[in-house]
Amino acid sequence: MAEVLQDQYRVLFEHSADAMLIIDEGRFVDCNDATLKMLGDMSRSELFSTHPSQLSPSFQPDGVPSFDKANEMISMAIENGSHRFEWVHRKIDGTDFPVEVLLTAIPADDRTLLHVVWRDITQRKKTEEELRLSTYVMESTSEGIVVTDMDLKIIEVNPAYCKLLGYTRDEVIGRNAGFAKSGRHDAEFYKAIWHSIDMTGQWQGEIWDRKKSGEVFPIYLRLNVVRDVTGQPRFYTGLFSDISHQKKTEEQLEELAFYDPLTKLPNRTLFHQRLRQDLKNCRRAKKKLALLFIDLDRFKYINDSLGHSRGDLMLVAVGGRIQQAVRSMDTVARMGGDEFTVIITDLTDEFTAGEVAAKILKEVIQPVWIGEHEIIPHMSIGISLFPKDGENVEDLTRYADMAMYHAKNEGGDNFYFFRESMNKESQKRLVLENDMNNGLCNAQFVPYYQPIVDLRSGWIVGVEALARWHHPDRGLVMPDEFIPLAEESGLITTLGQQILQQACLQVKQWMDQHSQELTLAVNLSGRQFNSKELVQDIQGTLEEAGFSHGNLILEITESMMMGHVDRVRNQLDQLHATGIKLAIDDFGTGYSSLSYLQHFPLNSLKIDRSFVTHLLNDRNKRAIVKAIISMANAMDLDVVAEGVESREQALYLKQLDCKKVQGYYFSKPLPAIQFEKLLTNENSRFNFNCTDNDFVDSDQINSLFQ
Ligand SMILES: Nc1nc2c(ncn2[C@@H]2O[C@H](COP(=O)(O)O[C@H]3[C@@H](O)[C@H](n4cnc5c(=O)[nH]c(N)nc54)O[C@@H]3COP(=O)(O)O)[C@@H](O)[C@H]2O)c(=O)[nH]1
Repeated sequence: MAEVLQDQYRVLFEHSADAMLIIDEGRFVDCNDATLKMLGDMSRSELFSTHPSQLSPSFQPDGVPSFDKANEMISMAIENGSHRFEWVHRKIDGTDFPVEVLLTAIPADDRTLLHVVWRDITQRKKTEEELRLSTYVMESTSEGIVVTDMDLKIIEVNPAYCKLLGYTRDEVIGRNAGFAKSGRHDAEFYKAIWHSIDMTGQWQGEIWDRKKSGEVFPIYLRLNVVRDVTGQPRFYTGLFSDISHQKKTEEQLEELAFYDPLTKLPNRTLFHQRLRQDLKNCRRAKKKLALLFIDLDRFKYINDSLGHSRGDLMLVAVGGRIQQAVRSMDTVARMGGDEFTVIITDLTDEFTAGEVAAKILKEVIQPVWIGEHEIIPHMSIGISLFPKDGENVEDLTRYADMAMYHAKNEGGDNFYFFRESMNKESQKRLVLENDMNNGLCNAQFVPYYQPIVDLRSGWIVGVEALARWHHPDRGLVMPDEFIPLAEESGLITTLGQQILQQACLQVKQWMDQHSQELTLAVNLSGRQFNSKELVQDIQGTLEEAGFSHGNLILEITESMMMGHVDRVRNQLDQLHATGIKLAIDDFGTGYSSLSYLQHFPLNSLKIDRSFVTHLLNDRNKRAIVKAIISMANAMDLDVVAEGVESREQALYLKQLDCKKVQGYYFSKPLPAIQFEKLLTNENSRFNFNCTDNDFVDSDQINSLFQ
């Protein structure tokens, strides 16, 4: 019986999946096949001649030498009967592997045998490591993780999930995963998610959830089905990333790309997109649409006189008012500068577009406080209609712009619908510009000369050169027709230069031939005045013509003096330093005061024609002229009154101590040949040696208009 049992134990020993060995007095004396296999197919004899400590690396993972630790383990087994512990062994090929060791002490005669069982725990260790790693990832990741069963009951969450939603782990375990829905998505949205999960086992996308605090926030969610080894779905996992920050950045980028940073209105890009889309919709629904092109009148003046930051405030106020005047579904955009557009969709008839434009005008043309200034904005509106005027973005915008120009030319503060004739007007402008270019290349622009007369002596003491265009087909073209376009197109610089060159040569010749001192006044345009090359160009021209700097008077308008005071002063200082004289033209029509102008190196001012025209019949105008002359005299500024058309006006101006005059009474602007005759004719000395009777009595004047 004992033999049978012994055989059975032998069989168990031999066939055990775990390695089994017997150690007798520190040496292996028996082992099963599993042991040899575990050690890398070692032979029995090899094993028996090896000390147990030699089957291990020199040190165990806790840093203790394997030999010392093995003895310690054995002592503990002998002491306690058995001892279980983990060990690292080494195969004959040198690779280490972890085992769980069970040492059992078997007393035999005078000594103790040790029964050793090694269980390879490589896989267990790996699993433990993986588990430890995934727990670490789950605990430390900043992405929220939720695991649910197949009924969507939450069975695990990580700390990031709790932090994200503001709940504790206990508050969410066991709840349905949909408990944090924001209410922002409809049933269709969730249906699409579940359809994707059913079909592909996953879904990912942006979704809005609700925190415990009630705050709704955007997340990027990745949902996955987790299957068991048989392929059966067992869990759902959800990975949550808070994308609030990213959303904000996206919004900011969108804002930058599509919105005007100043007025917060859609910009040109978004306007084009919206108009394109609105046209598509209108085409499909067979509806009408109106496009309003709005431009502020005289905005440049506000910008220049009050500064850009105040100009900006004005644009913001105007943008807000336009928006208030239209429906929320209509697009109000800022195209840049002082230009705005409005798209009116769902238009029933043209009349409505006119009504909207009138409403905008009414809303906008109201006083607005810009800092300490109360200003009334002015604007012109052009309207184009779809499908009547055009079918695409480009045509409609161009036509509304043309209509706006028309409104502006008609005095502003009004609106005009586009008409085909405007298109023709604009083509005419293009032809004119082209013609002007040719004219400049072919010396068709010449100065005409108008005398400036000294009221005390009656002599011509100066001359103003005024541009005229000898057009080969149209004959004589006046400046009002070409100067604005020359300004707009930039041709004014060449034109101004040509007029100055010709006038300098001509006036110098007159002075030389007739030994007569004359000043030459020429107009400077805003564009010329702002040119960096101005001083250099003018000096070059004067030197070429041998014209004395002191005899040249550059006429600039008040509006050119506004704005960047430092830049203006610098330009004027440079001109002044060369000896050139500077005059303010059309004085009284702008908003500057003499006290403002005294900060600049000016020599004279020309009282605008509008004051002189009404000098004798308008008490207010008269008072203004009087004040200008006496203040200018006090400031040692030369005064020229322009637009004198009658002897009475001239006499009255003389009485007011105005020294110089210019006007049709003396002569209209003349071509050089005719002016020369005027200059050399003895009879052309104007006699203002008035008798007492000639003087105009203020009572007399008052009676003229009573
Ligand atoms: N930048 C440049 N601007 C120029 C140049 N040449 C002219 N201009 C500008 O065009 C404006 C109109 O000029 P014009 O038609 O020549 O008119 C001048 C005179 O003819 C007119 N005037 C003079 N006296 C009288 C008068 O008694 N009655 C009356 N009805 N008109 C009169 O006034 C104009 C002179 O204006 P000003 O320059 O303000 O002295 C002209 O105003 C310029 O702005 C050029 O070369 N460059």
